[in-house]
Amino acid sequence: MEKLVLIRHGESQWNLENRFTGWTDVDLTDTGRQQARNAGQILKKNGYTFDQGFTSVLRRAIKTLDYVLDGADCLWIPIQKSWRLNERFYGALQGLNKAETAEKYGEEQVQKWRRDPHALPPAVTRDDPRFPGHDIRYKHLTDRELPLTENLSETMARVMPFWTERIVRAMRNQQKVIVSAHGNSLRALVQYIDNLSDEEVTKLEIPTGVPLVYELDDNLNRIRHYYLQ
Ligand SMILES: O=C(O)[C@@H](CO)OP(=O)(O)O
Repeated sequence: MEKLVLIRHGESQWNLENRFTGWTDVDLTDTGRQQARNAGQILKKNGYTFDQGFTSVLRRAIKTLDYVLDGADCLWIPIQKSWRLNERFYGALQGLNKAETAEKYGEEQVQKWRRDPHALPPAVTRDDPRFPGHDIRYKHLTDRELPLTENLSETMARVMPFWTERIVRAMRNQQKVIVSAHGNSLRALVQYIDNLSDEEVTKLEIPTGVPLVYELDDNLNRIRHYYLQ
């Protein structure tokens, strides 16, 4: 049996301010840092160790992984960072307050943008400072890979190659793996691992900073999953 640990980053500044975040590189709050430290201690208390860590290229996930691994006494392990684990790119919604946006466009529309796997939020234009083409960390991405907006199924499409080529490969090489990522990139992964319908995934909420453990059989099919609290 393999164990895979997924963790959504601890509370970020824009989680706290209730703003659409996406690829905006906001930091953790004090609460978020504490959540990540607690997660590391819980993992250690339950005897977890790791051989390989994966994270997005966003500081809230990178720092969360760092705090978690420090707490779990595994700070030395190799880490692979990839834009493919980034949060869903929220287009022109990035930076807006979620409650104000709901007042302006209606609760139903905003809920659709947030949770309908096929709904596309309004796009940014290429001259918008939020367009990732202006950010050096994405300079190796092709034009097609640089998003103007993204729905959950597109997020899933760019997460999956990383899952198969890196994460699954590491697990097949008997490595104990931890993945630090985001509400929607993890939602996409969980939809795949748990084979959830689009309907089921709209109801899925993953809390910040709590380790989500998957027990997988030798073919990496899910046996069960649970949160370590
Ligand atoms: O703002 C975001 O990037 C995400 C995660 O915080 O929000 P939502 O829950 O709306 O997908």
